[in-house]
Amino acid sequence: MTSTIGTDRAERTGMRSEASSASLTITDLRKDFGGTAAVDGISVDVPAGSFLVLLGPSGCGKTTTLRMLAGLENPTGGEIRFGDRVIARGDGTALVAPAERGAGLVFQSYALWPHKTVRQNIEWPLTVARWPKEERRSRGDRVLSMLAISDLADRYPGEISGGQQQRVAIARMIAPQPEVLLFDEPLSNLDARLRVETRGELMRVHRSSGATSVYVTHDQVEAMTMATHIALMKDGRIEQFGTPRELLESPRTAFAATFIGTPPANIVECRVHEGRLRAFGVDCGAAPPPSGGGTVRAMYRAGSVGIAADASEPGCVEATFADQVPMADRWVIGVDLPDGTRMHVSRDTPVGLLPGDALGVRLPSAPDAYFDASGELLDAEVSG
Ligand SMILES: Nc1ncnc2c1ncn2[C@@H]1O[C@H](COP(=O)(O)OP(=O)(O)OP(=O)(O)O)[C@@H](O)[C@H]1O
Repeated sequence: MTSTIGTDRAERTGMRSEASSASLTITDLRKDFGGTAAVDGISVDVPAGSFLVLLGPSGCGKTTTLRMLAGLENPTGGEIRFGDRVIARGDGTALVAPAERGAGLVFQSYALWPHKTVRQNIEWPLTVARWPKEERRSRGDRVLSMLAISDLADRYPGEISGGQQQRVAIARMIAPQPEVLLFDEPLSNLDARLRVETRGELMRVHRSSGATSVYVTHDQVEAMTMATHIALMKDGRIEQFGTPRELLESPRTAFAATFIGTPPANIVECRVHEGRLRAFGVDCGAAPPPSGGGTVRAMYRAGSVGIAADASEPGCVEATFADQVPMADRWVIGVDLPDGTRMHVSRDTPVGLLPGDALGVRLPSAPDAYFDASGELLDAEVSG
């Protein structure tokens, strides 16, 4: 009886049983606000069950993209598909209402009903969808237990902590068994420890629900730890799309290289002179072809760069010590180059210097990668 009702409802609303989910295909999606493109033609295709992170700096179009998936904004161009269902088209030939999409959304503000208990909040979307009382109750029990908040069921939102409120918001989102879970910076109001804990919980929810998740954040650590796929965005476009590992190991642009990684890679602007790269009076290796002139951006990973106590050592760039941070069993040393660029150097031991002290930065005989003046990867072989 229950499963028949569930199946009927699933067919009507696009909701599903706990085990199924939909792939997500976004094709040339656009959103203009008053002639300005907030989202400027993005395309992404991920299989069912993926955890897609939309990552990028403030204003790059992440939230607008998520709002189009949720149905809170209509696209001005392109298409969105959940599985083989067209959810929205920019030309207006298809537009599925938000409640019919089979998508659940969690914002950074939890927006719980203050006058309803935790259980009533969680069961609310099921009441709206006219689930029978008994089914609502058993689904409520199930998600309360999934999020480990069963003992809070009879409390009001004002009687529980911020982290617990966030779990209630997540429980409420997954209660109607959406095929697609949409998260807009859901952890940004939590303190550092709770963020890590709730991150783990979110991953468990994602896996056990089997849904496809889309998660917006500007925090690359969050993206690297949670994503199966990352769409790194900048100025309304996708700068690079791939697995966390691909973005980390093979950045396609200088922006990607400096946005991803702990610490991220360093970029040094080099002049091309007689087939060689030079920066701050130091030779930085052979210039990649075509090496007629102009500038090349050389990428150095933090572990590729060394530090010399004597700033005047031949081949060293004179720099200024800024700070040092322990990271796992290494130290990340921050140094400022003569043009003010902050560089990160990773090494086994800390340095005995004070901020503002002089030191030398020893670059390897060749960079780890090159980018052209506009930041695009030069696929030339790196040589010293
Ligand atoms: N309703 C709106 N009307 C006009 N412009 C808007 C509207 N919503 C967003 N924008 C603009 O679109 C661009 C993208 O905004 P969006 O909120 O999608 O960025 P974001 O990457 O999510 O940023 P953040 O991380 O700060 O939330 C911004 O320049 C923003 O000012």
